[in-house]
Amino acid sequence: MSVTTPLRFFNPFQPTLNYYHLFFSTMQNLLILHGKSSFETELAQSLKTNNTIKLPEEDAQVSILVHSSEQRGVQNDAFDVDLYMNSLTTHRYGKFFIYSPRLSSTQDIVSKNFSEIPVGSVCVADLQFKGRGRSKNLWESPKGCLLFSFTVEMEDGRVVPLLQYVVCLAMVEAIKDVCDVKGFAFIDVRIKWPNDLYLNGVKVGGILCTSTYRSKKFNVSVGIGLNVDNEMPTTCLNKVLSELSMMDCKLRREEILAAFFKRFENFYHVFINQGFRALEEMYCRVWLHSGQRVVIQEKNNEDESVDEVAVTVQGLTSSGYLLAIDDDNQLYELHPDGNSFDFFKGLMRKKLE
Ligand SMILES: O=C(O)CCCC[C@@H]1SC[C@@H]2NC(=O)N[C@@H]21
Repeated sequence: MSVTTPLRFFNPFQPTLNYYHLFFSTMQNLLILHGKSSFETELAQSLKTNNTIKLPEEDAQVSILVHSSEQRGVQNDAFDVDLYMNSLTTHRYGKFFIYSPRLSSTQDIVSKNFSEIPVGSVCVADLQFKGRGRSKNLWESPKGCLLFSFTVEMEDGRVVPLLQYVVCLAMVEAIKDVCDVKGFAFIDVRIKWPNDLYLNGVKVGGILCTSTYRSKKFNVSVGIGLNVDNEMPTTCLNKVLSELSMMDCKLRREEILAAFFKRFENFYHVFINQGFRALEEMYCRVWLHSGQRVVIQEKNNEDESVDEVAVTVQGLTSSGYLLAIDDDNQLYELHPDGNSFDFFKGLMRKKLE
């Protein structure tokens, strides 16, 4: 259960205290509001003044403050908000920014405050202690990962399930963009349907979309966890990059996030105006499944035996499921059975006309 807790405000500029000592020693328990433009900065100030931001119970100790240019100096591995803001070039997404060094879950922060913050607002944390994964799993959220959630408002419920594909695509393209701009080697991040990001056969990122329906709109909170710089226990973007390069090159979370919003804003516009079909070819170019053979297990109702049927993945259907064809050219829509952790392990097929 989550409850709304009253906020405590913290003034890091109290004259009797050493600013840096106070600021950094309490840094862990802060939630800092930032704006790209004066509109968002004024909003941040008013949210703080009016005690509007709601915190999950687990974050009751967190104090809220509004970013000011005097707060200089980024601690060790903390997210560099100035670098992010200077890299951000969007019109809407990512401009209202909430940052915390340590939080329960960015997803809970944006979901709880959906109506108070502008569409496209983002919350980033360096660490989460109650990160949420799909299917109620806990999402490990250690140092070095890009952990963020942002808000999207949608009108047409039929296309809400497709949003996760737009998000995956935007992240894959954003990583490529940053590599291109910096002259880094190409790292081949791919989409594992429906919403995982894989690099060299290992999951490096996951996407979670949660939504509520209010005032004829779908309030969608999109959460992404991407392992940029933590080699444990498997791999991360920077490990693979370093294996491919002679020089010392590292992707920064701040630059990936700014590039992500640039891509997302553009793809989302296409998606809403032309439909997912307009992005599908691009999506299928970076997913892992074109031509993949999938074996479907079907129970025979008469004798309870299990038949295995092989089909080949072709793309996506209009409702966003896998489109597959069998050896007799019959088309099918493949649905996950909802029980298996790996979507490809528990697929069911539905004949298409
Ligand atoms: O299960 C998955 O693969 C999706 C995981 C999504 C994790 C991210 S991390 C940032 C955001 N905050 C959360 O609590 N979850 C999402």
